[in-house]
Amino acid sequence: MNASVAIQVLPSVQDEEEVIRIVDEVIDYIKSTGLNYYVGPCETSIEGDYDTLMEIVKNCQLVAAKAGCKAMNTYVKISYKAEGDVLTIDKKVTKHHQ
Ligand SMILES: Cc1ncc(C[n+]2csc(CCO)c2C)c(N)n1
Repeated sequence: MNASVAIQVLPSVQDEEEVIRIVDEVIDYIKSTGLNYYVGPCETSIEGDYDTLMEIVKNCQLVAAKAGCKAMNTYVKISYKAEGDVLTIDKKVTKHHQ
């Protein structure tokens, strides 16, 4: 696992329910990739191979657009390790769960 990303899609729409609907579509897409992911209140984290993750990041905008979102801003954070593995999502968050 040489990379993980955190992706926050912010649809440029007024209605909160519409934001939720579009983000749900993006999360459903992320789920469909079969990679391990973690949904948080502000962003979704995914872990996997770097090239695969970059493709997924690219597709998230296309999925939102297909769901009817004409404009959005997306913020992406990347953890990458050239040799060896990045810390897993599990190792980073599980011990903090209440
Ligand atoms: C990719 C991505 N994942 C999570 C959020 C945060 N978020 C915004 S609305 C909502 C509820 C969806 O049912 C969640 C979890 C985001 N903005 N973009």
